[in-house]
Formats: sequence, C-alpha cells, structure tokens
Amino acid sequence: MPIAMITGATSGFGRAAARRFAADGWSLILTGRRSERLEALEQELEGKVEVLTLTLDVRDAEAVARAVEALPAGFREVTCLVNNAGLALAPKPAQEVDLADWHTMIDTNVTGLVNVTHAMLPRLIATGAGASIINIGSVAGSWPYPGGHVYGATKAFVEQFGYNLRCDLKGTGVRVTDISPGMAETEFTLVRTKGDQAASDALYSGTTPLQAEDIAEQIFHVATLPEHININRLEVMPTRQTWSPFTIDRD
Ligand SMILES: NC(=O)C1=CN([C@@H]2O[C@H](COP(=O)(O)OP(=O)(O)OC[C@H]3O[C@@H](n4cnc5c(N)ncnc54)[C@H](OP(=O)(O)O)[C@@H]3O)[C@@H](O)[C@H]2O)C=CC1
Ligand SMILES: O=CCS(=O)(=O)O
Repeated sequence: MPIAMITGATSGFGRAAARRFAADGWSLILTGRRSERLEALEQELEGKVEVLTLTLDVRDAEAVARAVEALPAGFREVTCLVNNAGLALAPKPAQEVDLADWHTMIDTNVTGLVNVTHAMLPRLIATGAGASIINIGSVAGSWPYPGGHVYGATKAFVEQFGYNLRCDLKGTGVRVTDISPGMAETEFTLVRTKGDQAASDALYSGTTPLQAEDIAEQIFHVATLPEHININRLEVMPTRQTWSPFTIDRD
C-alpha cells in the first residue's frame, strides 16, 4: 500500500486527510505536537490501515531529521508528503501585534515546512514516479487583507517554494502542488484568536465555509492523479466567499 506522511494530523485538514487516505487503504505517518490526539486517531484507524504516529514540532529541525532518519521498515517508501501543519496568529493591524506572533508563524509555516521537506526529499526521490509533495498554502498567499500581514507572506513563500522545488525535482518523478484553501471551518480561527470560541463561531456563522473534509478530498485527488500530471496550484474557496474591492483612504 502507498504511504502518506501528513503533518498537523491532530486537527482540521490534516486529520480529515488522514481519514480520507485511510479509507483507500493507504499506510499513514501522522505527526503533530498533541500526542493524545495522535493516539486517538491511531486507535480510530488501527485495524483498517498501518499507522505510525510521531509526536513532532515541525519547528525543531533536528527532531524532524532524526524522526525521518529513524522511520522503520514499512514506512520508508513514502509516496505523498502533505505539508499541512501551520497556523495564523494576531488578526489585528500589523502595527498592533506582538513580534513573537510573527516569529511563530514564520517558524511554523516557513521554517517548519522547509524542515520537513528537506528531511523527506531523499525518501520521496527514492520513491520516484508518482510521489508528491502537497503543500497547504492559502488564499492569503495571493490576496492581501487587513490583518493578514505575516500569515499571508508565509503562504506566499509556500507557493513560490513549491514552484522552485519543481524546477529542481525535474526528472525525479516527484510532483509538487500548492493547495490554497479559502475560509474553512477547523480549529484555525480558535488558534488565530488564542482560544476565542465566540469569535470563531461568529466567523463561520450565517455562511457556508469549506469543511476539513472538502480539502481532504482535494488532497487525496491530487495525490492519486496519474503520475504524468502535476497540478501546480489549486485554489479552493467556498462559493459564498469572494473578493472585496480596493479601499481608498480619503480626507
Ligand atoms: N482553516 C482555514 O481557513 C485555512 C487553513 N489553511 C492552512 O491549513 C493548514 C491546516 O490548518 P487547519 O486544519 O485549518 O487548522 P487546525 O488548527 O485545525 O490544524 C492545524 C494543525 O497544525 C498543527 N501544527 C501547528 N503548529 C505545529 C507545529 N509547530 N508543529 C507541528 N504541528 C503543528 C496542529 O497540531 P498540534 O497543535 O497538535 O501540533 C494541527 O494539527 C495550515 O497550514 C493553515 O494555515 C489554509 C487556508 C485556509
Ligand atoms: O488561510 C486561511 C484562510 S484566510 O483566513 O486567510 O482567508
């Protein structure tokens, strides 16, 4: 059975993707910091598919490299890496936020994604044709909005990093795709607001956001395309989300 490694499998898109791959029998390497959630997911899926859980903070380059180096037999020929772990913080104007929150977003969404990718490239190249890296970007990487500041910039990095990887991976058979979702109802806003459940509920109420399973389906679709097809970027919004016009500062 093919193997998918998913970062950030304890919640949202990552957990839904794990369930989607498991439904088709894929073996899974599931990572995240909250080991109790990893254990719960492993218990849910065990008996159906092979699961290896790794309690891992993607920001820790040495721990990531060690974990990949120590992958046991049966989990080394990875077919799909889903670089999903990430977060937004500080939904306020740039001039009002804590520098530490900017660093956390850069350390997780940029450095963490780079750490995992660097460690996994030899494994994916060894797998060769049909292997893929699926990076979870965001509409925020393409479209600016108030309070997006560093979050959007990290996702712009994700997009460009993927394109540049494709150049270097020419001839290896390894594909790279940026899936950029719009508004999706996960724990994303709870994290962004540092635990404000009412703010999270308000954002998703009265409309029809994407659900984690919608993005999981896109991830699985991209991972299982014929090996000669590479989707470079897939931007996915709820039908009820669209753009705002430019705004003008007036006297
Ligand atoms: N929801 C949305 O509207 C959108 C989200 N995205 C992106 O999708 C991805 C998944 O987010 P989503 O599912 O919505 O949010 P969730 O908060 O539900 O899930 C985020 C996941 O990332 C993991 N994670 C965060 N920081 C780290 C870290 N330092 N090391 C390891 N794992 C980490 C969390 O695990 P744990 O805390 O256990 O470590 C969790 O499993 C993110 O990259 C996000 O930016 C993109 C567009 C839209
Ligand atoms: O990446 C998340 C979607 S949004 O909050 O930036 O629109």
